Parts: sequence; structure tokens; C-alpha cells
Amino acid sequence: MIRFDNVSKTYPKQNRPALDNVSLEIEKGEFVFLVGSSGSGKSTFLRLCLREERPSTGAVHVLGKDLGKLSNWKVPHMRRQLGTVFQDFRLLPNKTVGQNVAFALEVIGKPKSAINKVVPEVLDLVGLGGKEERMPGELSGGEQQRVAIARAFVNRPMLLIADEPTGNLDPQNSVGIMKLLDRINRTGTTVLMATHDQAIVDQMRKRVIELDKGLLVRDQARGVYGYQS
Ligand SMILES: Nc1ncnc2c1ncn2[C@@H]1O[C@H](COP(=O)(O)OP(=O)(O)OP(=O)(O)O)[C@@H](O)[C@H]1O
Repeated sequence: MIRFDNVSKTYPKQNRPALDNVSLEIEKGEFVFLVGSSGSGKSTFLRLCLREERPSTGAVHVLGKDLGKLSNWKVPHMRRQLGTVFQDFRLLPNKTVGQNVAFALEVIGKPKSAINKVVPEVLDLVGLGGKEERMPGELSGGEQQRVAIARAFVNRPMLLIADEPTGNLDPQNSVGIMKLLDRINRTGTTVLMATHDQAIVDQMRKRVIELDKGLLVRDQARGVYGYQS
């Protein structure tokens, strides 16, 4: 699903690599936490998976494709096969909840009849049944993140990448979001989540990959958060 072969990334005008010779593999169906202190390279790792950045050396494979060999015009297609969720939700503020989710299907040319059927189903799945006509600004943070997850999942992606999805949420909402991501993972979707949320990592006992100054320093099955921030 994801493979890094000796991947290093040094940003322009930096003398220290943001990622330093990282090799690892994430298999289909896994749930993986990516942890490490601020600046350890987590976002860089995720950006390489999305081909928002390219490695300085080494190769990144995602969904069976060598991203270094993917032509630029194929990148949007590749990204549409993944779901992405961010700390700041990134909803379209002038569209309703239903329209936000529908948009992910419109851009891939799904017929209107299919969209009208699937959007309420996925909103039910995330616990927002009946809130289709609301505007994002009328929802709580936890609810907005549920909309973002519905939008990321509505295409049934093989891989969901989440960057600090509980970063703006209180503990109770965070637990709700994690239950949802766990459910999505149980449908077969691989989940890769960068986080600083110790309680959640300790509770879920999933695979934990830890970065420190760009180095892969721990890769542990059913791991805990482990490092002191
Ligand atoms: N666009 C960029 N240009 C130059 N340096 C960058 C850039 N993006 C990140 N870096 C540097 O690369 C290193 C890794 O940053 P990265 O954002 O990947 O860490 P992180 O673990 O995601 O941190 P955080 O938890 O604070 O989000 C840091 O030293 C950072 O300053």
C-alpha cells in the first residue's frame, strides 16, 4: 500500500534532512500511527505519500505506483484514490454538508442519481444523518471533522491519510473520531494517521512508527505513544 525505500528529503536551503534514509512498508488493511515530536518529519512523510513533495533520494510507492515515475498529469487521479483528513477540516464554507460530500463524487464524474443515494448513506455512517442541509459553520468541531471524514471516505478509498485529525478536538470528540476511523479501517481501508495524541495512541494499540529528527527510530506492532514531548 505504501513503501519507502531509503527515502531522504532535504528541503531547499536546509542543511539537515527532514527525512533521513527511511525504509518501511505499510500493508493493505493496516492501521498505523505516525508519531514524533514537532519537526521530526511526520508531515513531510505524508506529503511524500501524496506527492506534494518529492524525495531528494530514494523511492516512494503508493497504491502500487512508484510516485517518482508518475507523470504530473496523473497525480490528481492518484490523489483521488486516497482519502485525506486534516486537523483544520478544510470544508468548503459556502456549501452545505451534503454538497461538501457530494463534491468529492462530482469531481470524478459520478452520476447525480448515484450521488443522491450515496451522500445520505455516508452521512448516516459518520453519525450525521439528517444534517445534510446544514452549513459547516453551524456544526461543532467534532461534527465538522465527521463531514471531512465522510468526504474522504465516500469514494471508498483503499488508503486514508489523516494528519492530526483530532488536533482541534476535545477528548470526547477525539474518541468519537477514532471510533469512526477504526470502523473505516475494519472495512478494509488502510489508515495512516500522524498524531500528537498520546491518549489515543495508547488506547488503540495499533502499529506505531516513530520519527526523530527525520530518522525512523521505532516501528512497533500494537505500540504506545512512547516518547516524551
Ligand atoms: N517547506 C519546507 N521548507 C523548508 N523546511 C521545511 C519545510 N517543511 C518542513 N521543513 C522542515 O523539515 C523538518 C520536518 O518538518 P515536518 O513538518 O515534516 O515535521 P512534523 O513532524 O510534521 O512537525 P509538526 O508535528 O510540528 O507538524 C523541520 O525541520 C521543518 O522545519
